[in-house]
Amino acid sequence: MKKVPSVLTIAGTDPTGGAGIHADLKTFQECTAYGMAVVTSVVAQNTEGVRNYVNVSLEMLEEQIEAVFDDIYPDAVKTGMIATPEMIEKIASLLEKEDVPLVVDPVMVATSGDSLMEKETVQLMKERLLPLATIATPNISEAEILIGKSIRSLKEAEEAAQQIVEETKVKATIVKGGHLTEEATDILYTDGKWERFSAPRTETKHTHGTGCTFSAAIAAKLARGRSIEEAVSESKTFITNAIAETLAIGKGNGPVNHWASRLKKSDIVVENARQLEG
Ligand SMILES: Nc1ncnc2c1ncn2[C@@H]1O[C@H](COP(=O)(O)OP(=O)(O)O)[C@@H](O)[C@H]1O
Ligand SMILES: Cc1ncc(COP(=O)(O)O)c(N)n1
Repeated sequence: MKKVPSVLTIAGTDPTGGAGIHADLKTFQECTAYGMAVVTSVVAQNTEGVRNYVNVSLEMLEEQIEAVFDDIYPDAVKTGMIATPEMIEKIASLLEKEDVPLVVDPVMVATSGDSLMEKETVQLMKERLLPLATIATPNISEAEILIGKSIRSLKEAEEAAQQIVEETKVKATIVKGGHLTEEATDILYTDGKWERFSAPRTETKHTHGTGCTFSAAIAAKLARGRSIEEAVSESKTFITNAIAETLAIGKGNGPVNHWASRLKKSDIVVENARQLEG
């Protein structure tokens, strides 16, 4: 019998369903992978912002992760919101015993600007979690915090991606270009070379959960056996469609449309603008 690819997210919640484990599970489903979820923090948030959160205990975090691995061994794992250094240490100590592709989305601040991580967590993420990971997916402000420098151009974003790989030993890093250019351009660095992934930018305020969705798609694609470059390229198309085909719901920054790729199969061609040899 053919094995079903399964993928696990270890992340926080969003009761309005646009970000966190909810966005991840919707994305896994759309990418035809069996989705599983371990909750790190229960977050009271909506499209307007984060109101409060509580972290699950370290014991409960461990028991959830063990319950998954003892039963359905995932083909890929992604991490999202991890609020404290102790939670990073617990997750790293469990995942370092496993052999599984790992996507680390270094969630620090929500789209609304609210912080989802204690300051001291960053250092431990660099020291303990990123060395175990296949790919890190910081946006510009997360990359700036990881390297301790500001990023004002695509060239600097390239340098940042390389620095994160070299400093932390993560296999690959994609720095999401944010608003550096007219197009939505992301920079991947792996195996000593850069690759740019560009797609048309949609003018919209409805970008709640874009980072969660993009990293979840990469994890699902890795679970399905894609290479890092293939996973990123296909996920870029997925997120571009999900943002373009807006749902326009919620009073604030609304969620993306996770089923958009079903409607728009290959309407949008993601252009690999160029490849730089390192
Ligand atoms: N308005 C937009 N239109 C098209 N693509 C976008 C838009 N905003 C973000 N993206 C893309 O969505 C993905 C996830 O981005 P996100 O994590 O929100 O980072 P950023 O802070 O760079 O927007 C990236 O591939 C990014 O380039
Ligand atoms: C639980 C949780 N995790 C992550 C985000 C960030 O969301 P975004 O993808 O918009 O950066 C969020 N708002 N809530």
